[in-house]
Amino acid sequence: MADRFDKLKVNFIDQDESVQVVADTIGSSGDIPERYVRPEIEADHVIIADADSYRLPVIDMSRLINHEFSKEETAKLGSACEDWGFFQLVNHGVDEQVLQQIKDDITGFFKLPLQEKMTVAILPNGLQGFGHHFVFSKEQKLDWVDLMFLTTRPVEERSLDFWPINPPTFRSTYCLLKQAGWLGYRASFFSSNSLDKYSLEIENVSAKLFKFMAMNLGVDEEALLGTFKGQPQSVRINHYPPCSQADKVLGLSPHTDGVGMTLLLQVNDVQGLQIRKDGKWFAVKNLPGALVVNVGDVLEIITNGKYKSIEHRAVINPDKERITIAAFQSAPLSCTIGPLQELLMKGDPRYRTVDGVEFTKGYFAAKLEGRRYLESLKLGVLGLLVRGLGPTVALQSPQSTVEVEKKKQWNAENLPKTKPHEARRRDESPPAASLPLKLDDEILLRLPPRPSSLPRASLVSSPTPASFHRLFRARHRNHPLIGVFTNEGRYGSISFRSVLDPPNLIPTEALLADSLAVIECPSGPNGLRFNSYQIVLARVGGLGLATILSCNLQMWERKVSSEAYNCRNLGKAMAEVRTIGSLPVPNVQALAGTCNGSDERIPERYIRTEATCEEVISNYHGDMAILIIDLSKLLSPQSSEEERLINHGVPEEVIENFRSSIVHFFSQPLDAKKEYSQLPNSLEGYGQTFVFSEDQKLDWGDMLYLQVHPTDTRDLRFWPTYPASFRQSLDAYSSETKSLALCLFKFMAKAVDADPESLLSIFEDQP
Ligand SMILES: O=C(O)CCC(=O)C(=O)O
Ligand SMILES: [Fe+2]
Repeated sequence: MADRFDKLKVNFIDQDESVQVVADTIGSSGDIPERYVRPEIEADHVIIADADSYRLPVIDMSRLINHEFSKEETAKLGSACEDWGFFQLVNHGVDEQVLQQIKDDITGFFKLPLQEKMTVAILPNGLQGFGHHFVFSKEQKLDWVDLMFLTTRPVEERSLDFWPINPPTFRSTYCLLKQAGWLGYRASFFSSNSLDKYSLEIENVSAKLFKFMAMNLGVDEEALLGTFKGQPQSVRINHYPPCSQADKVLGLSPHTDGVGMTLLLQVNDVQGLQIRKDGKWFAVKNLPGALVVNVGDVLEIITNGKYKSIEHRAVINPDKERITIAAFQSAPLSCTIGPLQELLMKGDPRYRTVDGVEFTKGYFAAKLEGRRYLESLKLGVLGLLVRGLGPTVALQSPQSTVEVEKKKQWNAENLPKTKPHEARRRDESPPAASLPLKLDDEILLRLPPRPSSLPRASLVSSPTPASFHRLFRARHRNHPLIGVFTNEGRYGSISFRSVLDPPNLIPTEALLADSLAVIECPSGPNGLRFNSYQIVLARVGGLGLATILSCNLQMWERKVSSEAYNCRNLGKAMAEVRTIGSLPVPNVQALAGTCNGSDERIPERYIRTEATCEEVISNYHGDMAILIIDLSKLLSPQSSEEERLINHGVPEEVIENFRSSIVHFFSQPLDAKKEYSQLPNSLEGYGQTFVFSEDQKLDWGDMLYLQVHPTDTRDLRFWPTYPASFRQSLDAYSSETKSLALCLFKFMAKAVDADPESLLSIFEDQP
């Protein structure tokens, strides 16, 4: 099943090297591989937590929940989140046995031979499992840590393939239950084990904290829990092997957590967490039995900056391994992340509002680089620097008129003169409300058409209008070739080989997932030629460009199937298609309710002047009748000139079941259907597909769009569970109609005198 991270397309490259193995190999020789050496840490001043002014606040859960002390402790909680963004939580109530079991299991897992740990290794471009995160290039400095990352809640989103089966108490299993009496061994029962139990305890603790935080903020008690609906949770289990030259390496680079709140359990009593306060690194002293809690980026945004998401990092001990479990309480990908309305009564929003998918993608793209992504979401003076394009320009939000004037002046002096209609287009379009920072197309156009432009371009990543693609082509003419695709990949898949040198060299794995959407023109048996700049555009432009490129994707898929590439990436390609998404539009059902048949109240976007002047013939007869084809006759050996199609062979019952499921689904109240709403940048779900621009005319219909084949590309989040028969009936209906379509393809090929299998080879395994 697709998990919540499928949509994120994080292009980590494989780092197969286990830090534990590196540590064992170098022993005390001190020959640390260059990639782990971090000269920057020597210069950092670290304060050790003895001075009173630097003692991390301690919050006592037993006081929070005790009427007598609750008010006082809640205020303390609030100050901790405002002043520090971190606190130690004592008396949190997590069961001692659960804590001990998870500690034992995790310690046991990291003691296993590497080979065994690798059975749950993170897959290429994946996130869950054992391995490393945030490795984007072969040159990048590496953290001294092996980690295991798992989605833990909601339970149905777990990918158990990545949950170690050793130690056996780690994951939930079915057990045989010996029953007394004549029944002997009875059916299995479900036993939840250490990680499951721990994750539930943490969910409970965080739910309580969110409530007290809401009280402290003066908003509805449920307001934060509402944003963190369903309390999605994942854990990153960090194993930091000792390093004889600990002061040369970093366990975890400085970062903020891109989540609501993190609860950190120190599995063994080795210190290593440091937080940045007042520009200095401050070492957090372990407090026995406490959980270290910190505010994440999402909570900072939701509280409009009142609570702080603070940079932190992990350092290494020279003699002892260190193990921690960070449990991340996140917001669902389907939610909107922005300052709480209730808080805005007291002031302007200080952050722009983004959806969960955009937020999480942006967080990963910013590569653990401190607060960079969070800062980019701030409204007001942002000072994004674009270098190498003439003078350094600090681009400001539209509110600042002085800066707008400065920008205009700079544009006038430095940018190519545009044609009047282009200038008009730009002037007319108001600044997007949710996008305070809109770089003019021209600036992006001036970037050299090289992959190394990417980092700069990604700084201003925002939906780019389709016209940009045209302008880009006009300016740069041919896209430079940056590499070829071959079928010699490590995983039996298509692999990319760069033909450029650094800094334009793009590592194979880093490119693969993105590139699926942008391949053009096959050439020769060995490879597909690949026009590079489209990748840059796809990354810069997002929605608009990905849309244009969808036809190329189809071309590629055809190529793949007809040349029988061993393509394990088809599923990924489909996931790519999903990112070619529609813009959100209101539900027509809701509009229909408010319009009451009165033309004036129908929004302009739905009014189609062309519809009224076209002639429509409603009575078919004679030549105009739609032909009826009888499949049973086509299939019979005597068949020949028949032109009727009935008796298609799809069982009545299958059709009826599906029909009735659909009727039931659509007859639900709008809110129930909205549970399955399309996510931004996605096609699937309840809503309208193929809406690519704000001014496009809209269809008067709500639809439910689902990917049904191949079955492993199904995203069940969008498959209704009401009526209960829905999923099963769609499954049955889709497999019947698929067989029917394949059968028709055969006859169609025959009808044009082609080999009957020729169309099948294109469509057989196709979506
Ligand atoms: O292990 C630690 O001390 C810090 C872990 C952490 O910050 C994280 O996993 O996000
Ligand atoms: Fe962290």
